[in-house]
Amino acid sequence: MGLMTIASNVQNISEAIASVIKVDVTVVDNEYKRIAGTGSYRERIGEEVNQNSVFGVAIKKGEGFIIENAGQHAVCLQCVDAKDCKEYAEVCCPIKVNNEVVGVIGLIAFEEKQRDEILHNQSNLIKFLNKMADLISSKLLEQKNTDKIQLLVKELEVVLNSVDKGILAVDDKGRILRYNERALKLFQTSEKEIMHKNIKDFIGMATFRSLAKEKYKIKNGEFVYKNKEYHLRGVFDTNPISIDHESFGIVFVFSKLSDILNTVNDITTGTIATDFDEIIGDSLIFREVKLEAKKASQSTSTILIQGESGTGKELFARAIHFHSDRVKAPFIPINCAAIPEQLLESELFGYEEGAFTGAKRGGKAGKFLLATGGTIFLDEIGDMPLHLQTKLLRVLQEQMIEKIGGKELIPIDVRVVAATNQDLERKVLEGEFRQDLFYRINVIPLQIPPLRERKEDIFTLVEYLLSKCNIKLRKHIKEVDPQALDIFMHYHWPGNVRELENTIEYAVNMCNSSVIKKEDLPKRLISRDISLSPFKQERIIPIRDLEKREIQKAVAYYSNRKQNIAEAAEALGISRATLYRKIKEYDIKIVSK
Ligand SMILES: Nc1ncnc2c1ncn2[C@@H]1O[C@H](COP(=O)(O)OP(=O)(O)OP(=O)(O)O)[C@@H](O)[C@H]1O
Repeated sequence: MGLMTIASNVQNISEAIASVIKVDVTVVDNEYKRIAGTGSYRERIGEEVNQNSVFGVAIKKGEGFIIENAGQHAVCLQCVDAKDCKEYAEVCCPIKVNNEVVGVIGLIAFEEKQRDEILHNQSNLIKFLNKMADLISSKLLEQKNTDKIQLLVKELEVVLNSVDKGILAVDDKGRILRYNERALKLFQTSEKEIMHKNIKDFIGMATFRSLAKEKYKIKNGEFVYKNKEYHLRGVFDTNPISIDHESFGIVFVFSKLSDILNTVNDITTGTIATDFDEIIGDSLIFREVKLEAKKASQSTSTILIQGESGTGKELFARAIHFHSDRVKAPFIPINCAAIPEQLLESELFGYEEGAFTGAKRGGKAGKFLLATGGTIFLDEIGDMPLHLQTKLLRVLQEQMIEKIGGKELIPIDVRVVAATNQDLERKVLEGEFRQDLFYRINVIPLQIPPLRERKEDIFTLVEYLLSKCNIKLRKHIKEVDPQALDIFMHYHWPGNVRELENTIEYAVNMCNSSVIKKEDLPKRLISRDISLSPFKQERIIPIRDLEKREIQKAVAYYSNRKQNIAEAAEALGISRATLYRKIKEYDIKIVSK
């Protein structure tokens, strides 16, 4: 960057000097171009100066000169223009920035009187000229710094607008200082409008006040922004802008809740998307359940999956979600039995900041909110404490949740799939599970049959699980021999597919050849006692309970058909009149869709 960039400043300075000391002034830059001049030099601004002239030599050497008798000085003798030179005398001085010569400033006498003036005041003029050279170089530095700041501002703007989050910088009164494009989009506002707003308009007065307590540092603070019809729910982080412990304001970084949820979804469930094809089993009974589940995936009604432990209830829940039009939103599983009772409520519904001692700053979004637009899988629902059952029932009825310590009801859009390996109807009878909640979640019942009731599936399952295990353990076992398969067929599989999966893994570890044999199997499978008493651990179900359950199943299954009762009666093999009588007798609710 050269003197040319501040040419008009340099011209002003030159004219000021000329008017005071009554001699002409000219300035040449380090590319030998005249960039300023007074008197006869004014017309010559822009011309190229001879590199062998006094000014040329001053630039090259970085030294000043005093020419008392123009034409006789050693430098003049080298100059090709010397014979036409009209100058009587001159004083020139280099202009330096950080020791680099950026030009030269000179005073020129064109008459005797001016020459006397220069020679008379020689030392004062040189001092004065040096000061003027410093003034010009500081102007140039100033310009350089201004350009640097402008570049920095531009770079900052580009950086801010490349960030995928809304950013607002505010002063300590909350007035907006800076924003990025994403913030305008997020809050659906314009450049003009946002500069008249205050951060309190976005996060609320109370939150802004509490920031001072937190020393302007908050992580994942929650906010709800409402402007006419527009509602935005999200979280924000803050960072103070401070220099030497003095605060100049705060930077807010905003994210939309649904964007965060999508990221959570991509990370947590994206990799374990489950397809119905991954649920292995060709038996008639199993094919029917898969068909029911596929149909159920297209609806938004609540599903209750019942089946013994290890039958694949979670697998079904996942497949239902990933087969539904909610596939792009999260699948959020929560095991109601694995979470301590006191924590389950906050895990499900979240809490507001300060709701209880130890509550996280900024509060917490519960699983229901995290599942927005997607599916929540309430595993082991039979273990949910009664007081939470009441709250869950309200949530399902009103489609709203209220956080612990919260004042507002938040609308939710979540599909509920529940599962249990307990006999929920029995729990209802025993008063351990709310009947109304049971009906509410049992809109579409799915009963996953235990493995011992579909033994023909063992062949395909063994093949599938063996190849899965070979990949996991880097083995190449080809098959299970007939004798070992026979043992599988006679075992009662209390742990269902999970137990079969573990058995295969055990055998693959033990096997020394390419075929799994009887000796490779766990001892418990070979023990005759257990294998000969397949139903030893099964509970006997009263006929009335069985009948009620099958009627409920049939009524729910055909609930979205026009001829629902007629079709349910036909499937059950009883007349419509008998079905009506039984529905009344067992107090079964008919929900038509
Ligand atoms: N039909 C199936 N095809 C392939 N794998 C299956 C099948 N059923 C279950 N599995 C596998 O068995 C294991 C247990 O399945 P899952 O966790 O879905 O069972 P669950 O019924 O939810 O069990 P629990 O009641 O104990 O929670 C998983 O590794 C699952 O992949």
